[in-house]
Amino acid sequence: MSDGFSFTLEASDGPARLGVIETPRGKIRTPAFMPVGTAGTVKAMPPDNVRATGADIVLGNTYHLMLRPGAERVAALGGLHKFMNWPHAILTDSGGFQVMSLAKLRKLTEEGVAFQSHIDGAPHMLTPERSIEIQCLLGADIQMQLDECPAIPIAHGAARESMLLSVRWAERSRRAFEEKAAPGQALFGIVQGANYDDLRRESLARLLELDFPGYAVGGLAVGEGRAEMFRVLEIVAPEMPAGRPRYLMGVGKPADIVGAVARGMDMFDCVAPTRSGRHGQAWTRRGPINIKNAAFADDPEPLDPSLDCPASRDYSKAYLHHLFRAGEYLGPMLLTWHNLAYYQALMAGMRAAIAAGRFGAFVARFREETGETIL
Ligand SMILES: CNc1nc2cc(C(=O)NN)ccc2[nH]1
Repeated sequence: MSDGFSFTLEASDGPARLGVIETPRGKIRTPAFMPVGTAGTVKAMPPDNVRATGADIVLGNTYHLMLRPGAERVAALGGLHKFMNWPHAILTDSGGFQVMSLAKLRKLTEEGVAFQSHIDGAPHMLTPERSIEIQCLLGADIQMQLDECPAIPIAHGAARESMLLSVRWAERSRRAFEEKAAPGQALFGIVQGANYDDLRRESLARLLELDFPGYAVGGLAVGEGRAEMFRVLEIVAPEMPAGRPRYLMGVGKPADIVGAVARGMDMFDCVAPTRSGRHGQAWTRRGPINIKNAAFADDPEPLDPSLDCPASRDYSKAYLHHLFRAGEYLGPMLLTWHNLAYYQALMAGMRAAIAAGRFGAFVARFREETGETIL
């Protein structure tokens, strides 16, 4: 137990792992799915409902929160947990990925990334040190180093330069974290290297020398496709320390997560359940459906009565279809709620299967029910 943050590997079933992360703000059961709470809210969800779906931890985006309402303002108001009324664990990303995908006029140098806010054009500079300062002002229990997540395809030489920059930023992030962090907070390193096996191995080896309490695999789910993502995981995961949590950033759809758990990953975050829910997509045991489809106009059945979630159990598909056709706010709210409950039930099912040594049977049933082949 290192001052309030610890990880315990409880069981394995092949590469799949069952574990618990202890933080000062509670336990995180792994494999874990982290709902994305971008601007200090899991969109359309009151935090008590997020908790009731089974979430132990949510993700906050540093890029969004630093621009609005501002990290210093959140700190002055008691920190992000108090601000968003979420007393459980929070992981914040470094902001790097979103600066590159959302900000205007970005200039990347050894120092960091200079950019203009996509909201009001104001100039900002994100360095490893400033990112840690922001994450500490927010009060995040798990923080991420600033890194560069290169777009693919990328040549080997450029990918190595990018990966080495991220390693240098890992060192700077770690030093800043040691100065600023509170007891019990943890900083994770991020493995980069695009889809080059040698660069992925070199990135991990260099990060292991810095000895982080957890390691993320970044730079995936950026268009490489599921098979290539799994191939990179098969290279990297077996070389990651068994006694530290492994976080696959930005992943994913249910089949991505099941396949990544089967390859040794522990933590996940993705906007899929919340964003797709707002647009009418509901994830079910038999795969996704779009509730706006006319086929559901007269369907009296709920989305999934076996889920202990009002949105999944207490409303007919016909009613949900009507809400979306009528543009009613309740539609996106209920589908978001259901999707998060489905995702948490998927995670709970995998945890139970690994505990019982039945993960292979879980995967086989998931394939059968959803028709997903590549896992
Ligand atoms: C949706 N795909 C996706 N890939 C991601 C990669 C990163 C990353 O490498 N951060 N350092 C972060 C978020 C991501 N989301």
